[in-house]
Amino acid sequence: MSKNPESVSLCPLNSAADPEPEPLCIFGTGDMGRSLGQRLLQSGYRVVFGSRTPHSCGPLPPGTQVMSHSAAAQSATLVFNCVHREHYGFLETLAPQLKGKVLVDVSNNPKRNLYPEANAEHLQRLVPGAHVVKAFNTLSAWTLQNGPADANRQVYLCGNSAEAKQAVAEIATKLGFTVLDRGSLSAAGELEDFPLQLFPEWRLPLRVAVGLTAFFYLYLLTRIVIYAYVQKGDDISFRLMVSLANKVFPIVSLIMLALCYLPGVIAAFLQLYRGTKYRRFPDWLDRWMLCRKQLGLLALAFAFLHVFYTLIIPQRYYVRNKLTANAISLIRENKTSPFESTMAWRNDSYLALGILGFGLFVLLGITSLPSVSNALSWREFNFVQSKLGYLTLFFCTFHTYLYGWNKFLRPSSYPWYTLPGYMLCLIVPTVVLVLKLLLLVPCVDRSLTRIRRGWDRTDKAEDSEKSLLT
Ligand SMILES: NC(=O)C1=CN([C@@H]2O[C@H](COP(=O)(O)OP(=O)(O)OC[C@H]3O[C@@H](n4cnc5c(N)ncnc54)[C@H](OP(=O)(O)O)[C@@H]3O)[C@@H](O)[C@H]2O)C=CC1
Ligand SMILES: [Cu+2]
Repeated sequence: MSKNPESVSLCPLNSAADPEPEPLCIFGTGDMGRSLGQRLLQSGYRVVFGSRTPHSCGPLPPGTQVMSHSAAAQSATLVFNCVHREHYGFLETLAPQLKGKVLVDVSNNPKRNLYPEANAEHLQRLVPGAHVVKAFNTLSAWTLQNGPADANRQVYLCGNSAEAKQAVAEIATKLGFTVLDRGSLSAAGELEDFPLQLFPEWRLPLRVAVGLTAFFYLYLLTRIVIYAYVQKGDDISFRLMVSLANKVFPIVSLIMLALCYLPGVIAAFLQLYRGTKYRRFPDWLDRWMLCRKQLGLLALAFAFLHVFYTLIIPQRYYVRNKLTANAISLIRENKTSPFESTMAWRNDSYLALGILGFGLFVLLGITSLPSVSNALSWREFNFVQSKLGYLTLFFCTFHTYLYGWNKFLRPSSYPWYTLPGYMLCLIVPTVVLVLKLLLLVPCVDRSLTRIRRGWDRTDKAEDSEKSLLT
């Protein structure tokens, strides 16, 4: 019984049209096979398992049948192959039963480049008469059992037969997944690599974060703790835990936030320099632009650490001890602590800017969540991520400038080779803000708008084409 996939009746049991619709077949009664079977059953499909040992394959979801591979293949027009690639050999002998049927390959490999060709292409070669579709391999057996969760809602599929893909897509949709068609079976290798990727778009931002953290921690350790020990013999190693950490976190956060906006301004200047937007950016800039969201989210994580570490300052033994000692010494010397209005302004201002910057930063983080950004129009998203983003950078940068303002004015208070960390961290954000200001100069802004709207193409034919379109 070999039918064309387009004639397949794959509707679930509860569809009134057919009281006894054709079952779906699953080869393999392992974790994936069982989970898929259970999910299909819950969605109203009839399920038949094909197994090497139909009489002793352990408990299966109630309501399913189990039989030999060949009998199971005969009873269905769509077969899920939930067997590891090493065992595909038995399918060759089933070629007559699988002819003209849809064969879904769900397999993955433990490593990349293990085989010269993708599993699904290998399967197609073994059973040339079947319509192989690669699908469901990016889901775990666990996800199938528990139903689609927010981030795990997508089923990628590819295959050479449009009808076969359509049949699989219908099933995936009924199971509650969104289907993403990745084209012909030659894309199978790419789909099989998906589950092996470990946060690919986070790799560069994470390296930047670790590199900056290590550099600034070592730098401040040398400048503050080791320097104090060598110069004055003071042991202030306790500062490693909170003081140093609470210098490194804001520094890394600010630099990473600036690095998130720097590629955008570089791209704008490149377009201005080239006078066109129709030329590709260099690869390094493309890669950098693509990981801006991750840079921003890591910067936000460091900002959170800075906030928590700052909130515990009053509870620190070192701080309480210093305050008490100071008060006692003033009493002993019969002195009062004069109120400095400038100091109060500085203190309040940098705290206020810090709070405003952090508040906007959290807003940026929230709007980068897919569920929130999907609810925004492109213009709204752009307004938050670009305009409010630069405002956040501005607040955070000036929070840092105000924090060290009296030291900026007295460079003699530190030797040149031990610049405070906050001075080093201000270089990148200041550059970004100055470049952004330059881009806002009216004539520069006008030129950039012309380039971005594609008006730089002076070709007459194109101009007339454009005037027809607008
Ligand atoms: N587990 C998971 O979360 C996921 C698994 N996958 C893919 O699904 C496939 C199955 O994985 P999983 O269920 O975890 O593996 P299991 O080892 O749990 O199950 C594999 C099944 O294959 C059958 N089998 C084993 N050896 C042979 C053989 N020599 N010839 C024929 N059939 C054999 C067995 O069924 P029987 O004894 O009934 O014949 C066995 O239960 C793999 O390709 C995997 O990459 C994909 C995504 C997620
Ligand atoms: Cu701060």
